[in-house]
Amino acid sequence: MADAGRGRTQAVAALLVVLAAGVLVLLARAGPGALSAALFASARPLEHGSLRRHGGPAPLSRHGLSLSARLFVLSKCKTFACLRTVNALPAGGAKFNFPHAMIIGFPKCATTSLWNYLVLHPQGIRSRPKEPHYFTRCRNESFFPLPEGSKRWACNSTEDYYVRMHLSLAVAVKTRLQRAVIEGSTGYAGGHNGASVASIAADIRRAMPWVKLIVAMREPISQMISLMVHHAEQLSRPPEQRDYWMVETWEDLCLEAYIRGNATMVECVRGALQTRPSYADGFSMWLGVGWPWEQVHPVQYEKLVAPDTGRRTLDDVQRFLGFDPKLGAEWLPRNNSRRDMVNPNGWPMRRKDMEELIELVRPNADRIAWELQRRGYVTTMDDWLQPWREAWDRNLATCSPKGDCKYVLT
Ligand SMILES: Nc1ncnc2c1ncn2[C@@H]1O[C@H](COP(=O)(O)OS(=O)(=O)O)[C@@H](OP(=O)(O)O)[C@H]1O
Repeated sequence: MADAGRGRTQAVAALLVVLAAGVLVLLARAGPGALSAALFASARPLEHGSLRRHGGPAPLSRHGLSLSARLFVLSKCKTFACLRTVNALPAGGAKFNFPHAMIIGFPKCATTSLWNYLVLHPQGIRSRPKEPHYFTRCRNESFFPLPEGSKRWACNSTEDYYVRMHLSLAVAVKTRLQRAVIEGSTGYAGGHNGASVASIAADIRRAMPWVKLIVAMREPISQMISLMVHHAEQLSRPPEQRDYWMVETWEDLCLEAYIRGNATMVECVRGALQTRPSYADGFSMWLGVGWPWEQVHPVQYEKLVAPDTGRRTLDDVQRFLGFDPKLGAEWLPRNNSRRDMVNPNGWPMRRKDMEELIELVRPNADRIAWELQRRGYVTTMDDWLQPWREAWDRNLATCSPKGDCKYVLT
């Protein structure tokens, strides 16, 4: 008898869940306002700006109905509007929002290794691919003039495809939001192919304002040499054999000359450092369009990859995401490495060129350190600047009396 009674109760509960979910879907289609007004007027929606710095969304209700309803509506989502509706529902035991986080940049700062580390974590889920670049390719096609003959970066994804496929929606639902989807389009933090940082930052904020943002930064000259080497590698291939993301910009004209032996790496790096937004520009732009600093986590590449500080840096990232650091792997992998293939002993350059590059990046390095200190990410500016200053001093110390030096990347 007791079993029969329990069975009846479960059947009624299941029926209620289906009915409630059906109503939710109908209301979700009518718009987020209708949904929250009709069903959850008394429940406090997740406040995107007030997500706790070291946790996921606070569970607002332990009631299984909330989670089932949330998952049901999420499983039907094809648009950002629908995701916003889902994220305004009571969490009901969901540990993570959908999607949960993005590594937005900067390129060449071990983002592939970090992304792999996080998506291989028992609480992580990979986007497919690591860098969907939806918000640069599909929403910010600017009319920035490109060199003659170069093709534009085609948008190959619909909103539906991005939400469901690139963001691995079905996997997230299957894990009952106990695991977190992380994507890693590293062109977002600093803009890409004419898509401005401000427009990317504003677009993502409009679409998914709850997302947590990870921003990795590396000593700027090393980062830019690493990036130019990668682009030069692409440009040395016939166009049809280049990776999908490689669309030529003005910057690449210098690299083409470099490949032909008509320009130096220093010239190309100098040009790119002068024209690309600095870390400080990018960072301020993201905060400037309204991203609350609690949702932004800066990571210094040099601290991430160093044996003595790496573990602590990884733990901080995991805590920021609401991951359990005890479940994370011991070490960061080393992916996407090229430094041992091209000039492993350092890039030859004249002392005056090295000094000029350092003086070019120093004010921006100071600015980002000041910004990070001001917002409480680091205790003092020196905490942030020390590894970069050490790299500059180390490289200047390689110069011979005749002024021939080597720049070894961090
Ligand atoms: N664990 C570890 N230790 C030391 N260095 C590491 C590690 N993981 C990645 N890297 C270096 O990071 C560079 C690649 O960065 P990204 O993956 O962000 O590049 S990309 O923008 O996604 O193409 C690339 O730098 P370069 O080799 O100088 O090009 C990698 O060597």
